[in-house]
Amino acid sequence: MNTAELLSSLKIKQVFGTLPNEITTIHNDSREAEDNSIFICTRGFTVDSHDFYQQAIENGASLVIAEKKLDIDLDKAALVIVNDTYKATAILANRFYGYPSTKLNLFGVTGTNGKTTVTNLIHSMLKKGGRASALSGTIGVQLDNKQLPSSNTTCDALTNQKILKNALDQDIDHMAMEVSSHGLAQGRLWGVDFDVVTFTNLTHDHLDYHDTMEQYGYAKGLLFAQLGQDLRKTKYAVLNHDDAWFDTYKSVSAAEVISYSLNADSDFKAENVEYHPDKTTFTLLCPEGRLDVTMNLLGEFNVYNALAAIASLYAYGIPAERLVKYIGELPPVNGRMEKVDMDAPVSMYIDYAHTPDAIEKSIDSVLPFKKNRLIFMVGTGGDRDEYKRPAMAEKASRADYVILTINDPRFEKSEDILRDMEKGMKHDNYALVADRKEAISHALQVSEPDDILIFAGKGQEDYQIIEDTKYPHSDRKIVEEQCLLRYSR
Ligand SMILES: CC(=O)N[C@H]1[C@@H](OP(=O)(O)OP(=O)(O)OC[C@H]2O[C@@H](n3ccc(=O)[nH]c3=O)[C@H](O)[C@@H]2O)O[C@H](CO)[C@@H](O)[C@@H]1O[C@H](C)C(=O)N[C@@H](C)C(=O)N[C@H](CCC(=O)O)C(=O)O
Ligand SMILES: Nc1ncnc2c1ncn2[C@@H]1O[C@H](COP(=O)(O)OP(=O)(O)OP(=O)(O)O)[C@@H](O)[C@H]1O
Repeated sequence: MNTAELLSSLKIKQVFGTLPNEITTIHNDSREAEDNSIFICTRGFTVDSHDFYQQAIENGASLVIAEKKLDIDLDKAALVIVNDTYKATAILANRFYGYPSTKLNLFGVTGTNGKTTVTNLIHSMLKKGGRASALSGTIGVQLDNKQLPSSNTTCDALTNQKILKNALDQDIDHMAMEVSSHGLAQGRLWGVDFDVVTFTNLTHDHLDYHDTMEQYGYAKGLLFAQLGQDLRKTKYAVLNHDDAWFDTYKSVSAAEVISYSLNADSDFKAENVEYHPDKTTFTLLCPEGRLDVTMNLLGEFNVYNALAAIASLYAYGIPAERLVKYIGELPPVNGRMEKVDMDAPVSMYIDYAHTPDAIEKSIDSVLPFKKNRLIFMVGTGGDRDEYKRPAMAEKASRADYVILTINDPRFEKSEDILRDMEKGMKHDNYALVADRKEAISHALQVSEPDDILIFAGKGQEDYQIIEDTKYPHSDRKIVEEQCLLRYSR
């Protein structure tokens, strides 16, 4: 692309050296810079990549964008100085890739819990209706049938534009994107033009990063404010009426609001909900009238997620009657209250609950059909929000027997994580088992016929992070193995 044309979108403070005529790629990682590329320096939480411009130039970068004067050999690369390189990244990436988000039907989903589930439901229902759709979030980026890993739930500003352009290049004109509070707070979504944005809920998580619930809530609110002021485009904010942040988010968005609820009068409401071990049924009250829903997703929290997904797609223009049919045909989302079907006298579920609220909801979802005990195993990670640990155990205490374990210890001592969680326990029927495989084995060993077992915290994740290395790990595989050992005779 012509460099002068690309840079015309930037408020440049100073230029040193001669700008290259053309650039072929943009990078924010010096290790990935290529011939004729732009390298954008940023001050990160861990490193300041203004220290890495030399490596980028050695890798071929012909233009460096920075916030300060650097000692660059101007025969090798030019230097452009701007006020804020994160903003410059978003502005340049948008222009470089041709503002792809304006050409796609883009759904964004935010909230403490339910983002993966709701984006998956939106994506899968779009596909059921014959539309091409991409998906990005905790599980990675799914473009057509290709699955690309991603290190964040919400990618950085540059990667987002690249993914969106990639989708368009593959004739994919819909995308469902998980939007994290970190992503919003760090401007990873700047310039991403969403059509429908959806809020699931806001409960305790990530206070190591956001400090207070207010700050956390305001970070999430950016998604609704960022729908913009251009009312020529029809955009929608789909909001959970039962959440305390409903009124705030409603007030920050200039776009039309569509509400959903289990309790309040709303555009989409679920009534007569019935919970079963392998399905959920309810009556959907919506602008099209009353519709019967039967779905393979379990628990009240998934009724909320289903309402959120149906309301989002209705806002986009798909009739509710069709959406009800689609949702009935979908399997549960990987690792989200996913039943493990084995020839055993117990019922077993894998769940990704790793916040206090999610634990409460996970437990709630099996109580309606509980016959004997509920055994609940849950872990949390090291070097992350330690404030939520006792609150997680407190919620887990609602189970008859609790096993506290670890998800990803990282560099933290397992005993410290377990001790923090243990402080919240409300009864004595529990065990501390740091090794996750042993914890699963213990749960099965102490189980009796008609018990329900929930293995929470890891969901579908296929690894365990110890120090900074990812080791293969699958709750599901271990549950299946240990279940055979316990019950096959
Ligand atoms: C605290 C935090 O959010 N950190 C994010 C931040 O990292 P950072 O600022 O530390 O980056 P850095 O390592 O200092 O690097 C700064 C720049 O130098 C560059 N660099 C680095 C090394 C080098 O040799 N050369 C070089 O050019 C890097 O490419 C980067 O552009 O920017 C990175 C790029 O966008 C993110 O990957 C990273 O997320 C880390 C991995 C992370 O764990 N974040 C969590 C807290 C997070 O964002 N979680 C949410 C999900 C929350 C939920 O579950 O709801 C998410 O969206 O993932
Ligand atoms: N709407 C909801 N309300 C409360 N809890 C929920 C809701 N949806 C899911 N959960 C719980 O949270 C867990 C994670 O669900 P999901 O992956 O969909 O959320 P998420 O927001 O994407 O989380 P993360 O960003 O951490 O991956 C589920 O396994 C379930 O226990």
